[in-house]
Amino acid sequence: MKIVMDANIPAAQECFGCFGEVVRLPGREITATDITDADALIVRSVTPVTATMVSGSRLTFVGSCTIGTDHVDQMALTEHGVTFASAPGCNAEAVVDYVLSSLLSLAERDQWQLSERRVGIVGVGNVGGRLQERLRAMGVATLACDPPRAAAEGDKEFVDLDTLIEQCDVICLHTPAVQGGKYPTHHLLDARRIEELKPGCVVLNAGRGDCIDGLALRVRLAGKGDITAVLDVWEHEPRIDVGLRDLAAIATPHIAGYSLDGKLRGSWQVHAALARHLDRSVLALEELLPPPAVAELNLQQALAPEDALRLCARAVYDVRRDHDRLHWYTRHQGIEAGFDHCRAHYPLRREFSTLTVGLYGEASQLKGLIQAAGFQTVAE
Ligand SMILES: NC(=O)C1=CN([C@@H]2O[C@H](COP(=O)(O)OP(=O)(O)OC[C@H]3O[C@@H](n4cnc5c(N)ncnc54)[C@H](O)[C@@H]3O)[C@@H](O)[C@H]2O)C=CC1
Ligand SMILES: O=C(O)C(=O)[C@H](O)COP(=O)(O)O
Repeated sequence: MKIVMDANIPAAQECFGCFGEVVRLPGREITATDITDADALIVRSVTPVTATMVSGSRLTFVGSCTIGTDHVDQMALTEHGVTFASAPGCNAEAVVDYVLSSLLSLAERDQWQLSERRVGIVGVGNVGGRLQERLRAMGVATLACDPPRAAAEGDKEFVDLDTLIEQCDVICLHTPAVQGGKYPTHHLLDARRIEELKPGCVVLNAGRGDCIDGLALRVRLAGKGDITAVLDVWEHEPRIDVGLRDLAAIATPHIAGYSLDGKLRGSWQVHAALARHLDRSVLALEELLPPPAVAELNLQQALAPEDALRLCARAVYDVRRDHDRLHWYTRHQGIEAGFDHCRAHYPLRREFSTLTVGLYGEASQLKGLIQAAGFQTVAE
């Protein structure tokens, strides 16, 4: 069989070479012509899979090694009898690491404590749900907004978006791109809501770019300048708004989920789905994951709890490097090429859970907090 794939999918040969011939192409450039004689198409979020593409092909399987599926016309796939699989939750832990790394960095820069802030989470699925779990375990107050879940499960655990905006100091968006329907997410934070954000508020978007009205956000940041933005996703990627890039305290090129662990899990989940589709055996995920370069960190002295957290977080992942890379590459290579360069040549990054923190002496009292943030611990 012939399998056409996005060249940015790791472990392509290990996960898909066992099924047939693998042809790797730049994701943004895959067209209908490239797949006319393909049996399977494996993409990431940058390849729109449309009815036109599918109708002229002999595809029987389409996979997306991502959580988001807004780039795939699933109705068209069903109509043409094509099996579809995505990778739900594959990089959810990486996105939570991104959020914690960002908030801990801003707290240090602006001299506040995460434990004293209330964090509002919009979209409480795989990503938002795990973020809420980790924050709660760390003792951070949270509020959750998820109207589809509230409708299905009752609204006891949820508030509406306007209440969340009124009551939270940090607002994290983890919503999918949904156009129309009962719960659309296009410009969920529109000009009115952006105007209503409390002074001092941090707004973080690691869902999809068009969940925020970027122009209205730029106006608030450039005008009153009394809020802080962390943006991983953007309207019109890779042609992002340079003004917004410069005003965001942390600006990154849609890499919140780019841990090696998350990407390999994505490849593996789609490998497993294709294996089932072809009635073949499934590889063990453990065979794909290498041991981490930094596996251990020992703490002995008494440290302020959030200083200890920052130390552990930065031993694994420091979001400020991604911010610097985006600025450097978009300045030197142009916006679109620079944005995509950072993504295609992303440094190897592991998840918090790959670090074992040894806690000795006075540091042993930090065990609960360090564990809650997602690290492994050993203590005296
Ligand atoms: N920046 C990045 O690198 C990444 C971004 N993502 C994005 O994050 C999104 C969320 O990921 P998961 O949590 O895994 O998806 P999920 O499908 O598990 O959860 C999404 C949640 O959003 C809720 N939701 C839908 N419409 C809503 C609305 N109008 N208001 C509030 N909540 C709403 C749903 O009910 C659901 O609980 C993905 O769809 C993807 O677009 C995912 C992974 C990496
Ligand atoms: O999983 C998702 O959904 C994401 O947003 C991806 O992590 C983004 O990665 P690409 O598919 O854009 O490489």
